[in-house]
Amino acid sequence: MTDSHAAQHDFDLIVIGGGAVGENVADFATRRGIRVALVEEALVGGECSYWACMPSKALLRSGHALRAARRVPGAREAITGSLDAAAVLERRTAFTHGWDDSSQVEWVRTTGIELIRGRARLVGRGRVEVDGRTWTARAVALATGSVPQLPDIPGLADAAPWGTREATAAVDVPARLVVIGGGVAGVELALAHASLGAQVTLLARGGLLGREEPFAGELVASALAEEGIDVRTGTSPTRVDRADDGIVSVELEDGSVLRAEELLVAAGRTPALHDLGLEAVGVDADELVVDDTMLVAGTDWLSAVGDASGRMQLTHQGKYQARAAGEAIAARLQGRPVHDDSWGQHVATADHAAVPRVVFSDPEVAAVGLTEAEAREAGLDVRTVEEGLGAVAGASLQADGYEGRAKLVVDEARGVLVGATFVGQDVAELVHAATIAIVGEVPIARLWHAVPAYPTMSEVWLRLLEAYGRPD
Ligand SMILES: Cc1cc2nc3c(=O)[nH]c(=O)nc-3n(C[C@H](O)[C@H](O)[C@H](O)COP(=O)(O)OP(=O)(O)OC[C@H]3O[C@@H](n4cnc5c(N)ncnc54)[C@H](O)[C@@H]3O)c2cc1C
Ligand SMILES: NC(=O)c1ccc[n+]([C@@H]2O[C@H](COP(=O)([O-])OP(=O)(O)OC[C@H]3O[C@@H](n4cnc5c(N)ncnc54)[C@H](O)[C@@H]3O)[C@@H](O)[C@H]2O)c1
Repeated sequence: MTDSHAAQHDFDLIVIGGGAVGENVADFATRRGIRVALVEEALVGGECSYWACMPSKALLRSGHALRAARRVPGAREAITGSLDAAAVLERRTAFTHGWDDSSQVEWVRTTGIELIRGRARLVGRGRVEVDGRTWTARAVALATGSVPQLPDIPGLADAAPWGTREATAAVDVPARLVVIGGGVAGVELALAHASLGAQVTLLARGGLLGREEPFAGELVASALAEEGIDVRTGTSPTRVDRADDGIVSVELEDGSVLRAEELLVAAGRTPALHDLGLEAVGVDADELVVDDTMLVAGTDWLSAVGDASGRMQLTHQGKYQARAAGEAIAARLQGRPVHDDSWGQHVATADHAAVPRVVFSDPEVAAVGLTEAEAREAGLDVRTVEEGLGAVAGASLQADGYEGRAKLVVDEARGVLVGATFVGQDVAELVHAATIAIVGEVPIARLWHAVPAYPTMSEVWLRLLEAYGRPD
């Protein structure tokens, strides 16, 4: 990146997209003393703050608390009513600050990052046009997020379906809701709306949560069914219509028809890379790939981070990439060495080995690294161990009749953990221990010395290690 000098440009770095990931690229680059502009066309804070992570978790939390109380005698008897949907929606709205980004804008201002409002487009190397004005920079980072996919189902596009934005920002709970998609968003939002009183049907063309260990989707499916959700796996809609009275009809492969006030599509997302002018800089939006410093292949000035990078679509992982990319961009611009060795300062190595994922359903699913199937597909010689969580003292105290399961995937050649999955109430906090074990490549023999406190749910680690056996 030696083409030009800082003074000839408006900025050193322009970050396109002011979601959680763009904010972090800008922040970490600014901390190194380079001049950064952040371009945002909508709300600073992006999808996660206003239409995804935060509102969906706020919608789910009250139902989790109520069910947890019902599972504990003494607390159960103190429950005098049902969930107050209006209060839950109000709490959700508080978490989105009423879809007002002034506090995030204030944060940008205090960091010294220049905020440019408007839609950005690349018009050449280091040239970014926003609403008719062209800004220049020595480097550009794309943090434009992702856009929802609409399955090609006859009638669907004309039936005004909800996307995840409408489901997380809902002002009323529909009486009946059909959800298309058995992935993370479909499962979480089906449960959220069912807890709030909707009669929900969840349609999944495979099983639920197909990217996780099979027992995760199975345990979640039976819990959702117990919660009154009509879970239909192995099915896809064949036609959708919305009648004049507003009711949506969803025809299934077997000819049956579901009717509902709303239909939510949660069928995956793709990187938001189109209409960005990538062709002007010789990059094919459909073929964009990044290296581990998040630099776009074939360029030395353009990075892509977060959902836009085409890697995983998770806020925490995008922010991790952003910390590395922000620092790497600054190092390049300042002529300092870029540490792009595995696990180095400027790379997102964990993307390949240790991505933590939590599905905030009830039971929760918390996993990191490879599933057994992924590990075998990668050619690893793995051994797995599985244990029920209900027999662990900490879990049995957490809830009467606690049901849950945990699994470790061990790479036998290296004697280290490569994957872990926990399913059960309140397991989300268990996964970070596994993340540390994977990233630190902690030998199984050493894990025997990591003593979980009694009586916590972490004692499941002990059960799993005992099942695996103590290496000689
Ligand atoms: C329902 C739902 C729930 C989720 N829950 C979780 C969760 O609990 N935990 C988790 O880790 N992840 C969750 N995710 C995923 C998470 O929301 C995304 O991974 C995260 O938002 C990606 O951040 P980002 O900054 O890359 O993109 P975004 O948050 O989408 O931000 C991109 C920003 O770029 C702006 N932009 C785009 N193009 C332009 C342009 N040309 N010019 C100017 N601005 C532009 C957009 O307006 C947007 O503000 C969830 C997703 C969904 C759909
Ligand atoms: N707790 C979290 O971290 C969280 C929560 C929600 C979303 N997210 C992220 O947001 C992204 C998007 O979530 P998502 O659930 O939409 O994506 P996903 O890829 O997890 O699931 C999409 C689901 O839709 C199904 N599908 C696709 N086309 C279909 C069709 N025609 N008919 C029926 N089913 C169809 C797929 O089989 C899959 O099960 C995910 O990558 C996820 O990482 C994360």
